[in-house]
Amino acid sequence: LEQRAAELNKVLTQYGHEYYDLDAPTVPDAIYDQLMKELIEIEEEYPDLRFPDSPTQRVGGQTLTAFEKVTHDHPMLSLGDTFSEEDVRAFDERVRQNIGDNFRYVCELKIDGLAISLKYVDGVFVQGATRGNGTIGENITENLKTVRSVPLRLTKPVTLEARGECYMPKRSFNNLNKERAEREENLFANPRNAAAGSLRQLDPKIAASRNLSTFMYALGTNGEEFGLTCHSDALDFLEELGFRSNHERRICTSLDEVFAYIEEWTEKRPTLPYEIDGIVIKVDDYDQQQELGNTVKVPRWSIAYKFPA
Ligand SMILES: COc1nc2nc(N)nc(N)c2nc1C
Repeated sequence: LEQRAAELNKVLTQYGHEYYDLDAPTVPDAIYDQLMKELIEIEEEYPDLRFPDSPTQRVGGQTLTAFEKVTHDHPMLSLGDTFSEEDVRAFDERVRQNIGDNFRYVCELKIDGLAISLKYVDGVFVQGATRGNGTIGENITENLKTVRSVPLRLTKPVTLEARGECYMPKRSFNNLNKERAEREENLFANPRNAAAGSLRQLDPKIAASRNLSTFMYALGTNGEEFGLTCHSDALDFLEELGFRSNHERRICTSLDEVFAYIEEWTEKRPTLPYEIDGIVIKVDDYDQQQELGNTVKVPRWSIAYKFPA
């Protein structure tokens, strides 16, 4: 039976990957559902056969009565906002006054979702949480287990915290609101609210049905324990471990390149399959981030440029 469970685990993970990640299923849904049902039954009867990375975790477990609170090891800061070119120039000026001219930025798309924290012990997903007030968030592990792009097990048995954004792709948002309109239910105003609403459901099966995704953009620490020296290396490291991180990021060594990036994505924004509400500009080197430091709420080494509403 243990062998059967391991075999089902393997084949369902493969089928799931083909269906959800490659959009190219090789077996009909009925077969997939029947095999999943068999594995759920085995795990129900023999709980010690339920491995942490079992594909059954993706369908959502029991409904919770409430979300527990979790205190973040390191505060989850938000971002200072800027709305104009001169605001960005002023930010750049402050950076130069502080650390001189020898630095580079990383520019990224500002994903319009919900900030999340994902914790792993020896490579296994153990806790997912919302930002909450930055210090205390809600434990939404069961819901985040149903989000396909959240790895249940990393490619390396490392212990770390990853931070990023959970979002609902535009297509899923439109389909969800179409279904709700047919059922004469109230519609979600935008994908961000839909993602937040989905993750706040106590029944994980609802989150499982909402086709949420993630882009991870930071480690909880400065990655020293992994020999990382800058933010862009951390993004590559996160991808090696199995996280999704956004590929549109760009190293910028001058403000002109930053403005060119902002210009480019102001134009291309409607073509993206997910919502962004701005661009995030970050000093790349960790030592320089440390030098610049943080205020109580926001980093001094990063700023968000928000698109005009
Ligand atoms: C350093 O803090 C942050 N970095 C970010 N990066 C991207 N790309 N998108 C975000 N939404 C974001 N949000 C925060 C708080």
